[in-house]
Amino acid sequence: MDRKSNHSAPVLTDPTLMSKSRLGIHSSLYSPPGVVFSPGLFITMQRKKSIKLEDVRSSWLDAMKSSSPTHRKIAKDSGIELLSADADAAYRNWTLKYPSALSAFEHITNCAKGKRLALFLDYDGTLSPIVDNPDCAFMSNAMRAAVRNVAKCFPTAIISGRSRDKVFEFVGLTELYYAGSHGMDIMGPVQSMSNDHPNCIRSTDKQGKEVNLFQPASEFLPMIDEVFRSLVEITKEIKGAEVENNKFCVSVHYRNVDEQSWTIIAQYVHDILKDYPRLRLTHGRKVLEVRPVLDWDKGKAVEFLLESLGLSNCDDVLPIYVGDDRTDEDAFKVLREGNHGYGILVSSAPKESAAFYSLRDPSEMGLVGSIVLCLINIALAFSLCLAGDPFVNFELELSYITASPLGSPQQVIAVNGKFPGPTLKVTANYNVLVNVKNKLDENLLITWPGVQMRRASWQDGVLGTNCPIPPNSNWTYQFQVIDQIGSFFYFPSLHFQRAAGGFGSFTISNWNTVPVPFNIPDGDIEIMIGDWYDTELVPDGIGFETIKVEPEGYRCCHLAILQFSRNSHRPSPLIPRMMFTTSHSWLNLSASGGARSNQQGSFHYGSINVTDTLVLKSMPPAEIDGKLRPLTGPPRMDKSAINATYKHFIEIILQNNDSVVQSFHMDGYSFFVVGY
Ligand SMILES: O=P(O)(O)OC[C@H]1O[C@H](O[C@H]2O[C@H](CO)[C@@H](O)[C@H](O)[C@H]2O)[C@H](O)[C@@H](O)[C@@H]1O
Repeated sequence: MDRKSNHSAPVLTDPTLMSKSRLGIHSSLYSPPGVVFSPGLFITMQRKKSIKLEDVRSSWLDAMKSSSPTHRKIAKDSGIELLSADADAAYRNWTLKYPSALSAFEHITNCAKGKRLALFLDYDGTLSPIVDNPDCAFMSNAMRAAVRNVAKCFPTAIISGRSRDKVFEFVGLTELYYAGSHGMDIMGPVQSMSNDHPNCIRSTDKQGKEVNLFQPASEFLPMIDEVFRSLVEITKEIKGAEVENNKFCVSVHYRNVDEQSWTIIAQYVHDILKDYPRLRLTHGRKVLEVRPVLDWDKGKAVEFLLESLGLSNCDDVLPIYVGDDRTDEDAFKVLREGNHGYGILVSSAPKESAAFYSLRDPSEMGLVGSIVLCLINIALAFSLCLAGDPFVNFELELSYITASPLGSPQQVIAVNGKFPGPTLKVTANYNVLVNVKNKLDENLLITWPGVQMRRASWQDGVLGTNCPIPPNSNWTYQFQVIDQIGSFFYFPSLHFQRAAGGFGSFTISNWNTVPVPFNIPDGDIEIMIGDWYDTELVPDGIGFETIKVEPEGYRCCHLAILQFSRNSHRPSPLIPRMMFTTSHSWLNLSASGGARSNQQGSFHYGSINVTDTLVLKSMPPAEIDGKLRPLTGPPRMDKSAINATYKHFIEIILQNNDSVVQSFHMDGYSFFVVGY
């Protein structure tokens, strides 16, 4: 491969020196830096000023430094990036311009209605967290499952700077399309259009399926190999430097190089590139990327794939691109300028972007991170688009704050910094996604009493069906509130957390189109009534509010003490008390499995025919096989399933024979209390 040594600044090469005959590819693909393309792909030169070598080097160094923001602290041991308070405020401000794709999800879902989605994903920093060793950038199983699920719903492609083979090795999903080397190596579906495309050949994938292979830079292979070897050689003495061969481009990593040596790296890469005017340099996350001077990038790859999939120029197609890097901006631009689809920028720090939405770095939220959640949303949104039931997304963060429910300050559990927590308002049949972040110092589960967890009873947020959410982790509950109009609430089900807060209202309204048998109320006022515990009496002189419960009406305030009108006494000392007695019985109706507005059905209490009486006894735990196990009677072999007949009434007696307070939980579906 010929090398030119008469150019001091390879990034400013005159494209007229290059010709199709020398590289064997269509001249419209050449795009030397400093050169802009008209919409018709004709090259127009910007020859405004001559740029000095020093300027080029120093701009490289600036770019290298800016790819490693200094305002973030890295918790070395955990690998988690912590945002300082200022940076956090700046980030929140930035999300006004680039809203979180999770909070804007309803909007995205509405735009997706009636459209066909096409999803494009970057790999490093998007599907896998950024790690020191590029060979260890593995994606989590949760991420893989999420990607597999979206790929089942609609065409999904990964477009990466890595070699296509390497990305496939990491991802291992045959359901996807892969584009490596920043889109210069695309394995896509066989389409008549692609057959006609220059640099496109028919091939077979690893499963023997016929595919189209598009490699517009194939002529550069020997040159890239040569440069790769030179770069390996020249950087071998620099501790931490790593050169990665990405087939049609080369990455020079300086993440593990002492910052003092970054200038040397820049100098070495510069020295090599000056002999290769047909190669250019772009910047990634602590990586210098050497690639052919072609007008081909991730944006072009998106357009190519849409075309190959028969999805280009269609009003009913909504492409979504998720990426974190500067090279992903080309794809964001294509979507923005084409005025269709959305770019979602993954970033923990504010930066200018052509994306519409943002998502926080996957490394911040651990294994099941924001990207996984976003992909789950997208997959569900697709079923939603088919089924017509909207999605609604909530973020709940539970943490401790100091509040004075009874006048004196004490630690309470807040939800999103508020006590009581925010009201979750949804409409019947909505698919509800609630991402719960546990910022407490103990395990957490959130339960939704009274809400039927249709086909999702294990999401009920109680021990036994749900694993607890460990501190500093999150879990996303997903359930559909089918035909359940009413006022509900959520609370933490573990230990005595519910006595310290962490609760809020959950209201399910009817669809506007579905009539309710009463006048439309002027508004909703949520009143949560419960016991509260304080070690002291309510001291004299503290300002507590009283709600008079009288037929004529009530008044409401944020936090209040309830006092019945015929009771003139001051509120008594409040002690912890569960809504539970040691023997508690009720009649239980299994209502229709289908959706009905009056799920209890109608019945006459006196004529209820109780078919079964069950006594559930809790006993002190007994030692079985060396372990303490909770019991519901003397240790014996028994079956744990309760048999009940559809639409029958059963009586359940709950008995607590333990020395500690217990609560019983009837999980799930169509159980209705009809008396107690
Ligand atoms: O387009 P992408 O899929 O985002 O690939 C861009 C580059 O990603 C990789 O480097 C980045 O991730 C590494 C592993 O986390 C990290 O160590 C490095 O600092 C990042 O720049 C990949 O190794 C490069 O070849 C890609 O060009």
